[in-house]
Amino acid sequence: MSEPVPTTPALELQGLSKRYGNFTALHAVDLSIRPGEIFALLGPNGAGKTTLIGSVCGLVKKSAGTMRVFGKDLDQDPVGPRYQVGLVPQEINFDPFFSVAESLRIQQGFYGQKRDDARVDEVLTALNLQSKKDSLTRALSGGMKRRLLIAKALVHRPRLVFLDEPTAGVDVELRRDLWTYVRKIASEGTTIVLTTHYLEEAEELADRVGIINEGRLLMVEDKDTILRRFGEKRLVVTFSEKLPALPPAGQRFSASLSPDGRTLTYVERENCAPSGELLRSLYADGLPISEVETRRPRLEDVLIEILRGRPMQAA
Ligand SMILES: Nc1ncnc2c1ncn2[C@@H]1O[C@H](COP(=O)(O)OP(=O)(O)OP(=O)(O)O)[C@@H](O)[C@H]1O
Repeated sequence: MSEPVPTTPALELQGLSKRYGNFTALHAVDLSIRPGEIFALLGPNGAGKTTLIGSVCGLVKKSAGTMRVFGKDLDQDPVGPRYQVGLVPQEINFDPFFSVAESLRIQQGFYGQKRDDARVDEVLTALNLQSKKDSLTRALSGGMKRRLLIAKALVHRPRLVFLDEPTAGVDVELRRDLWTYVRKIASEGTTIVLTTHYLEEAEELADRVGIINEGRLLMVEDKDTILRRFGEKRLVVTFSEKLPALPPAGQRFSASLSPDGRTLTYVERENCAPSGELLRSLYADGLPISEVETRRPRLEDVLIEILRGRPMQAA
């Protein structure tokens, strides 16, 4: 069989650094984003996410390093490759005196494209804004403005899209619409880089996750791998009567009993016995079980652990 042909990364950063005066916001970041993937860049406030995105989009002047978009070095051609990029910024940035459709057509022109009303309609429909097509942008509600920001970032059919907290402060419906649309365009080959403080959003969408803190990229990993290796699955068993002590099965599995004797908790880490085995033993011992709850690993817990400095377990 022939070797797979190496694909050009959608985005490749090498040693990307940014200093604001004496403060270093990005410390020599190396990152490669695969074409067609949904990549979530996660980290606390001030970690450097917007600075990284701004550097690629030409809004922030990097201090050092190289950036390539689909193989093209942005130092050699700062304009051409950026036509392939779309950005949904955190802040609303459109002219309030244009209508929704006009502001999308202006965006097409800005990216050197011919007027394409069919594309404008397609994006407006996908983001549920069709009924506001002729409204002035200043007459939109906050959530609609956010929908328009997303439409603006996508109307020129970018191959690489940055979504910088796209659903901050928006309702559940838009969040769901956006997730559906993001999945659709990713399945058609668009590369997505997402930052979000809603870790549920990253959990839902991302193929891979990068964790950044204080300007340093701490980890890049497949989402499923990170959840499996880092996350904890928990079994919580509630008893209808108080237990005087941790039952023998609980002891064998190193579970813990709450001080009131009514709740047993088992943390199932990788390579530990499955929680189902413990549950079977508890039933077999005839314990008065009234409720059983399992909690799957969450990205939120993983992020907290990594930011606290817990090393990742070996595969
Ligand atoms: N123009 C600027 N001048 C000075 N410092 C800046 C400037 N822009 C950003 N910073 C600093 O750089 C650091 C990274 O900021 P950045 O906005 O990239 O973080 P972020 O990860 O996007 O945070 P958030 O999740 O809050 O949006 C912060 O400490 C911020 O105060």
